[in-house]
Amino acid sequence: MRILPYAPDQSGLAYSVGTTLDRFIKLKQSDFPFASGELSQLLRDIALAAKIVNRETTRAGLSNIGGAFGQVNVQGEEQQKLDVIANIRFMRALSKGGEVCAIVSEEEDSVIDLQNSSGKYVVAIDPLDGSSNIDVNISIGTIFSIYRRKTTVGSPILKEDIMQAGREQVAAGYVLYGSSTMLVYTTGCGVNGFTYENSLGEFFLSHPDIKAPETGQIYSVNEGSQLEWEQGILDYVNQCKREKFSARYTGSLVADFHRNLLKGGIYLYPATEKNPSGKLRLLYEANALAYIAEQAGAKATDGHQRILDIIPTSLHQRTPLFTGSAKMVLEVEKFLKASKV
Ligand SMILES: O=P(O)(O)OC[C@H]1O[C@](O)(COP(=O)(O)O)[C@@H](O)[C@@H]1O
Ligand SMILES: [Mg+2]
Ligand SMILES: [Mg+2]
Repeated sequence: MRILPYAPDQSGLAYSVGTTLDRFIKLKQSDFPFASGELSQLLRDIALAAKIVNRETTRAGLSNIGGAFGQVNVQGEEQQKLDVIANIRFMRALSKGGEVCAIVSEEEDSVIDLQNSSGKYVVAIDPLDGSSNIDVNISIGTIFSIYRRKTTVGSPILKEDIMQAGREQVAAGYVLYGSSTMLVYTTGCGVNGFTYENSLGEFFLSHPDIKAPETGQIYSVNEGSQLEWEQGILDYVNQCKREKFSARYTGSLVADFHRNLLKGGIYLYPATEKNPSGKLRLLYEANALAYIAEQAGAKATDGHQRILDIIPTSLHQRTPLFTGSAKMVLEVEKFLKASKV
């Protein structure tokens, strides 16, 4: 019999690259002395649904799940088949798991009350982000926010359980279905990224303790709406050009956010005439990414205030979003302020 000495790697982390998501969740749970395992199980449920959606995305071109579904969602956007499939898959995993009492989804007009008398958590989810890229094989994603309900478990779901500010999140994350599939999340103790190993069907820790560079040379904005931007945004983007920054915009928020989180950069979706409050949705897009950004040392604002401090007033409300490297976000705020003087 050969004995292998237990040799944790030199990183000093209790877990090293290659640790499975399951094991990582278990290890991290010990960070929370009063943890009961429910949040851990909820994260596992989300990872399971992500694996199923990953399978669907990788074969979208081969099967008839590409293309439009033929219905319009509450946002007035044409739903893609994969929007609907991803929504069903996450709804099922979240309702079957038993930890969730209510769900807010981009693809559902109203709150889904799961009538689950023991569910502690509320989940807000964008089941498929970057829908316009589904049929053209560009990276797409899923975005999720998790809150603890405010009212007593078992009692009726009230507005205060749903309309919580982003700073109340207990966990948030995204899945990126790209050249590789990744799950990146935080529970308030840093940000970690896991890469999916198809043949083993497991997520493995690949990006421990992600820290965003303080600044960068990449800006991500849809320049097609430039004529509708306010002066401050125009001035900021022109400065990026003067400094010869690279323009990188995929049309998938998760993909642009992820690149900029790792490489340094900024994603901008300002208010425009077409979207006077911006395009991105506060509850299931901006809040989750803002929590991750801040946990990685980056920032997220609507141009004037921290996204995480915005008190929601409606389920599908939109917000301008500027998120990425801290110094770049502060710069945008400075330009917006200066343009108002
Ligand atoms: O086409 P536009 O106006 O640039 O908008 C692109 C943005 O809209 C989104 O597609 C909105 O998300 P959904 O695809 O989930 O609706 C973002 O992923 C992306 O950054
Ligand atoms: Mg989206
Ligand atoms: Mg979506």
